[in-house]
Amino acid sequence: MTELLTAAQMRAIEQAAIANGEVTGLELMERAGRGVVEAIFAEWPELRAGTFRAVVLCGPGNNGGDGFVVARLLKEWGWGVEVFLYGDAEKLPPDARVNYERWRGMGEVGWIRAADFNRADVVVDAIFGIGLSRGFEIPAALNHEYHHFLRDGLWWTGETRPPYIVAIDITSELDADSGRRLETSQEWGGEMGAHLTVTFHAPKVGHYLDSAPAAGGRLRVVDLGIDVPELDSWDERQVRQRQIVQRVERPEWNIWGPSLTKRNPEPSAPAHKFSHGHALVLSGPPGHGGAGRLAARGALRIGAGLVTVGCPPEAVAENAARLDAVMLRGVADGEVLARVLEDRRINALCLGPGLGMGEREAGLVAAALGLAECPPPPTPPHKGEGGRDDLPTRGTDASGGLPLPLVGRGQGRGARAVVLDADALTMLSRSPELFDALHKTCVLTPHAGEFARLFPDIAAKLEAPAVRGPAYSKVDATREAAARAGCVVLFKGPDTVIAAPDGRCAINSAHYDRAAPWLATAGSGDVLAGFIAGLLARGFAPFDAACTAAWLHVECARSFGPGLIAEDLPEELPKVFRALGV
Ligand SMILES: NC(=O)C1=CN([C@@H]2O[C@H](COP(=O)(O)OP(=O)(O)OC[C@H]3O[C@@H](n4cnc5c(N)ncnc54)[C@H](O)[C@@H]3O)[C@@H](O)[C@H]2O)[C@@H](O)CC1
Ligand SMILES: Nc1ncnc2c1ncn2[C@@H]1O[C@H](COP(=O)(O)OP(=O)(O)O)[C@@H](O)[C@H]1O
Ligand SMILES: [K+]
Repeated sequence: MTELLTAAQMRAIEQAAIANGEVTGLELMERAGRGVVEAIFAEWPELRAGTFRAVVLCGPGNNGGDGFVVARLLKEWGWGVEVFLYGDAEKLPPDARVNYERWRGMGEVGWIRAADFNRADVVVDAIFGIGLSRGFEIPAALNHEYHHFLRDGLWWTGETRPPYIVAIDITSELDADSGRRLETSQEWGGEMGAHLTVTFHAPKVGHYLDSAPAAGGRLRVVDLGIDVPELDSWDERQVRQRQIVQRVERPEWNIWGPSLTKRNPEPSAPAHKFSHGHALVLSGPPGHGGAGRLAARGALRIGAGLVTVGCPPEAVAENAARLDAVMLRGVADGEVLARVLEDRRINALCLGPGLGMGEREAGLVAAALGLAECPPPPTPPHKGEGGRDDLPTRGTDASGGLPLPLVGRGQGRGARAVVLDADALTMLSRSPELFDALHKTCVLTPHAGEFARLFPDIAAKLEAPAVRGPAYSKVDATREAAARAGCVVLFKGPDTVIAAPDGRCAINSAHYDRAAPWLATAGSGDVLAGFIAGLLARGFAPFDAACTAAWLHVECARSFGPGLIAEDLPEELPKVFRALGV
């Protein structure tokens, strides 16, 4: 996984490199500017040959300093370059000042309000980078023009094609930690943005959150040649793991941990379906079973050895008509579920999709969280009486398989791995008793609405206007929620954030080259809940299950393409697995 940095972490890395004599600030600025020019040519190779015109907008700090370097290098390449400054040249920090002076030896610096983009081929936004600490008033003309360029030149009245906009480090209006626009009292509601963002050393957390991905166009990272010392102590690595935000990427196979490849966990014993876990998806009343069936299909396709849907007895007929490889049993209420869970081979549960929110369902959540006592075994039915509502009605789970250890070992008998989604989340938000029963092998998968119901005070912080940087971010909110819930929280969206109570955090991005807006389709969240449950059944730890499932979910959407409906997601998994070499 790639580490994403906050502005403070980036500064610390830069300052350490300067302090140990590895490089000077001026040299870093030169590398940054050169990297931007190379990125422009890599992005638009047609700009390499010929003479073009650039307008460079520089700000009052080192981001502006990078802009002066870019201006100089493009001019040396033979381009026509105009530079405009936002701020006071006398107050530029030392390295930026040196580059300002170097540029002044080659050309003028205008006042930013005089910037004219007509006939510009490239506009460079070097106004603010990771140093933006409050909103700034974008000069109205600039604001207006930007708006036009970013809408593919609609209403563009210039003489040539509208310019490409390149943001240095980040679009200047955005906070690098949260990806949010820092607000001003400015009334005109236009927004800055870019076709290409060029950042340094590593992507920043904010590049993947909120407004930043849509504003920033494509993202390129320039290596500044800074060595970050390896941490050799285990303790240091643990601390770092809890501070850093990772970007979820292609899963790496760990030969010791559980893997997507179905292999024998016990080399001495032959593998069988129970070696790969048994997921139970609790579903809702007749007419509402689709969501549970989608989750179950997802859990099975992702590799759980067995998957059972547990529905109210009156919904068995409907589900039986729709399920084949997925098994089915009636689960009338929490007591019955507690009895079903006496089977220790059922090692992962999924509750929420299409579940309903009545008394039965609250009882199911309580039982799943280990709150319901297991009642004495029921008396066997009299001969000729209808079947018991906790008996399997389809398929078989007679295996002779060995009971699997629970994922949450050492936490008591109730501590199974549990995914709580949709209606189960709403029930948690209404019942402090259920919320308090959450434990570290639970995974909550709220979308924004569910998150706000569960954590209203945290959501309010996230919704409050972002005025100062670093602004409260979706990462902050998800970490806070996970710490409060005592379990993994996966906060959905195109920027899905996954956090564990110990501070570990990752972003599964469906942006940039992984954009898959067609994934926002009814039922896709149900499939995601099933994917997570399936991986938990396989023995993945909750944080890893959530990250891997979210990544595969987007991969399935990308592999299928537009036109996707939720049913397609599990069916796309085999193709995704083949491409991964699973
Ligand atoms: N730290 C690094 O890793 C490197 C940084 N470089 C560049 O340096 C940039 C960071 O430079 P700075 O720390 O100088 O920060 P910026 O250039 O982003 O901002 C300049 C200063 O403006 C002030 N400011 C913030 N918001 C303002 C507002 N709304 N109105 C007026 N003034 C405001 C702040 O004091 C801030 O420090 C990076 O984004 C990058 O472009 C590169 O030169 C090379 C390496
Ligand atoms: N713009 C988007 N691009 C990619 N994925 C998205 C986007 N918007 C939402 N998603 C994903 O789609 C899924 C929707 O889940 P959810 O909101 O629970 O819907 P449902 O309840 O219909 O299943 C989540 O996994 C979410 O991360
Ligand atoms: K910028």
